[in-house]
Amino acid sequence: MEDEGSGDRRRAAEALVSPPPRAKTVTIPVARDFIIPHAADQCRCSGFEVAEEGSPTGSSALGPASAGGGVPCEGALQDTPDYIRRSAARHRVAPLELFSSASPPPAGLGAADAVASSAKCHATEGEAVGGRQPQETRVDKSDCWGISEQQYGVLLREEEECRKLLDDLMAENELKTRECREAQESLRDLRMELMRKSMHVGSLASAVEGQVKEKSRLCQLLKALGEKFMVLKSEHQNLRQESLEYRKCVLDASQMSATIQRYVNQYVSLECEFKDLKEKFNEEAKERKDLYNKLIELKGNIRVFCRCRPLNADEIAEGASSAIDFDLAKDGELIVRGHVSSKKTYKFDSVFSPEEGQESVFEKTMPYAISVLDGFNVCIFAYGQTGTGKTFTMEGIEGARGVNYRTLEELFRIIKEREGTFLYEITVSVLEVYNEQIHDLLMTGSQPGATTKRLEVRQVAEGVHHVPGLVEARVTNMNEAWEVLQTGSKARVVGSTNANEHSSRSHCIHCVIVKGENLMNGECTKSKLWLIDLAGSERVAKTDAQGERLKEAQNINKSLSALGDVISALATKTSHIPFRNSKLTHLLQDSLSGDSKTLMFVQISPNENDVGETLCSLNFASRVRGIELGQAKKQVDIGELSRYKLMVGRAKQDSKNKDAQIKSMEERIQILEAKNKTKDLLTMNLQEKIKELESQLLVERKIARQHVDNKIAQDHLQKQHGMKEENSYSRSPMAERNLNSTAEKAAAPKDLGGISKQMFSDSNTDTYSFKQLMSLGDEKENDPEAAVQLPPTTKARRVSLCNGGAHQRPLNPASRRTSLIPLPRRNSLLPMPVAKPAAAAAAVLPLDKITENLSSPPLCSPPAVSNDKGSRSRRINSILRRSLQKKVVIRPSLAAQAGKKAAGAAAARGTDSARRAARRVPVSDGAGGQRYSRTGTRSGGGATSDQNIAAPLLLKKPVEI
Ligand SMILES: Nc1ncnc2c1ncn2[C@@H]1O[C@H](COP(=O)(O)OP(=O)(O)OP(=O)(O)O)[C@@H](O)[C@H]1O
Repeated sequence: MEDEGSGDRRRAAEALVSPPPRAKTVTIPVARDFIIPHAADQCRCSGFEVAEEGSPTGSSALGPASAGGGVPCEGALQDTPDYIRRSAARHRVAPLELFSSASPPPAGLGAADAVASSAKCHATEGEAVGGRQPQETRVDKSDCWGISEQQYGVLLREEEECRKLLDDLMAENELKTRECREAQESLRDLRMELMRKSMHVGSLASAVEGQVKEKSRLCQLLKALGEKFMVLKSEHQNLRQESLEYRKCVLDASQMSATIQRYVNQYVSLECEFKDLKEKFNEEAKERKDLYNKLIELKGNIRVFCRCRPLNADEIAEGASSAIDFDLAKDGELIVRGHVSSKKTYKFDSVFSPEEGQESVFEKTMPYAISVLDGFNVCIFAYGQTGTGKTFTMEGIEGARGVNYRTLEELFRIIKEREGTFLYEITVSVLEVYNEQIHDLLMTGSQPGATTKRLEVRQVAEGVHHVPGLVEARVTNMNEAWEVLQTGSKARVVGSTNANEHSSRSHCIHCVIVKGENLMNGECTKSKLWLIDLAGSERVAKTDAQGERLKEAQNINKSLSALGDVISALATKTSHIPFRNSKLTHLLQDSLSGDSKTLMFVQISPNENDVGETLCSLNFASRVRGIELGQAKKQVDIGELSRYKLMVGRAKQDSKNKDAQIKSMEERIQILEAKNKTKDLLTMNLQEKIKELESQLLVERKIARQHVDNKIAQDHLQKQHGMKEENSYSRSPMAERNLNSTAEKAAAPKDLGGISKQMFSDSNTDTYSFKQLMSLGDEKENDPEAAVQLPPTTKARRVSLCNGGAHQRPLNPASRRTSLIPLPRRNSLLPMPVAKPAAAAAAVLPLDKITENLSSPPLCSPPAVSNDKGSRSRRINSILRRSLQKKVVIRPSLAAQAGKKAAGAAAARGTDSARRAARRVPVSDGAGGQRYSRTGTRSGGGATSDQNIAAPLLLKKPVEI
């Protein structure tokens, strides 16, 4: 609609600017019923000029529509419903506009008013047309007059035509007016309707407006929701993304957890491994430490423990810091931060930080206590600058006892533990070295600082120094021991210095002597335990000591420097060690020169202001640690040792004497044994000889019998021919005997045994020794006459030997010499070529049978011998005697065998003495067998059965053999 309006206005403006090709004047009758303003507007807009000239028809001149190019107004008027529709449509489109711009004519306003307003309007338009007309005329006049005239004619025709047209139009106008009226009415209705509709539309519009508002609100809401949705969507998207990521993360996490689990497992296994390794390491470290300790022990080094005290309240108040670095230090190491950012590291056997208490210090000191009870000398001393805690370490304080107390406690604990296997005796001495003088602190009446009896160090034995006159208090339990130590400590000289309120002004020495006896093996030991709290070294200028304190400090420093000299000499292994330069070193000589286990506590201060003194102490301690004393020795108690030595000496002497006796006896035994051996040999020879002789005798007997038979035969023949040679034969007394008598056969050996027994066992009777017999035999053998010189008793016995005393016939040389058996020659002892069975048979023949046989002459004797009858009988007698003698000789050999048997039995028993006793059996004098053994055992009581058997067989005078 607006476009349409603006198009109309544009066309109207064009019509004004560009004049029509020719001027046209239209006269419209004035008389008109009414003018429809819209229609007029329409006409004007369409480029038609309406000229009201007051004509009744009210005709108006309208330009051709074609000329203006617009829609002819005429058509528009004719198409009223279309116009109304358009108008209605316009109103419908903008009903509110309609109401505002085209307000309905007020009620009561008639058609006349409408016409009037219309006329007014036309008048305005006329003026406008009139205004342009003179301008057009001026153009016509000046330019083309001729043309105007032609045009005028044309115009007149046109006027004519227009009049006609106007008439038509008037008629039509009337018609239209009617229609207009009708249309007005309908328009009114329509207006009413429109109004209603408008109202309805208004309500609808307000409703719509509400709806629109609602809609816009909803739209906004929707938009907001949309935005929210978008936000949520994006959030959702994000969350989804996140969830995906989380899922991925969860996956990763599970993977990671698996990895972690794996790592955890690995960690656990590694931890186990680590634990094992740690344990192994600890074991190795322990072993290494033990080995190191053993090495040190073997070397006999002085062990050094370093202890640092904590900063005291004053030092903390002054803001002093620690110069010792314990954090970086390894086990047994100590780092001192110097003044100039330099660090110095020291190594000791143990280092105790300020936090470590008395227990941990003693834990490492304890093995020394056990060493004392094992019989080793032990020396524990504390060294260091004044106020660094020497007394604290050694003595301690109430509630934190030091090494002294704990060591004694441990000693008594172990003593109790070893009760039954060891016996201990403990004595305690307390002394001090004050101003180079030794004082006994247990001396009655000794007060701190009071002058007591001066003591000196004396060497009592090689490597043993002692202080004679020192009180040694015997203690049996810890309470007593502690009481004694306390008594001594109380008597010690203590003074106040700038460095320490209770500074020790003397070297305090506790000496614990432990005498031990091993009840199992009787070993006795006497060991010493020195517990020494040295006085502290101090810089006199620093402590500002004066008077007595200065003197004390000088003496302390002097003795400590003497100790330093000794340490240096020991470290450099100098031949001369200046132990005697001070009382302290003199006292410590035993502990510092070997035979002892020595432990030194070097006490230091953590204060950075004391770093100079600390370094001095540490350097000193390092030198001490390097000293090798050699392995400590067990201290065997000398008193007991000498007693034992004496006993051993006596025992040795006794055993020497006994050995000498034994030796001499053994020599005698050896001699006797040698003699026995020779006798045995002789006996064997004789036995062999007897055998030979017996066999020879048998042969000779046979020969003799044969000879006798021959003789008998000869006698018989000679009887017949005259007994010429009857007296030439004399029968041997022995031949008279009945050789076949069995009773005699049996009695003969018995008698022989009885005789021999009687002969050798009867100590009161005068008997012949074997030698005599032998010599006799020999004599008789060599000198048959000697037999005559034998005493009658001997003869009688000899006879009894031959015939058992049954036939005692006086022996005379003649009868002997008339024996049929010839005496054997010397060489006849050699084995004879006789038949062995015969010889064997002869060997078993009894002695009486031999004599019997002797009566018969040998059957085939050698002619040289057999012819000499007297010598033959002598020979037989001699053989018989020797045979008897041999029998006798056999007895001692039997006794010797019995002795040997006893020796064998003794050897089997494995006892030397018994063997000796057994060996001595044959050599005893036979008088009851009294001297058989060295242990004094007599055969009568405790001798063995062999000895008992052998004893009666012994010769009374074996030595004479
Ligand atoms: N490890 C420690 N822990 C706690 N306090 C300590 C320790 N060491 C020493 N002290 C304290 O330091 C002070 C000095 O110690 P102590 O008297 O033992 O020194 P000292 O070396 O014996 O001195 P001096 O040589 O002058 O006799 C004491 O009060 C003691 O209690």
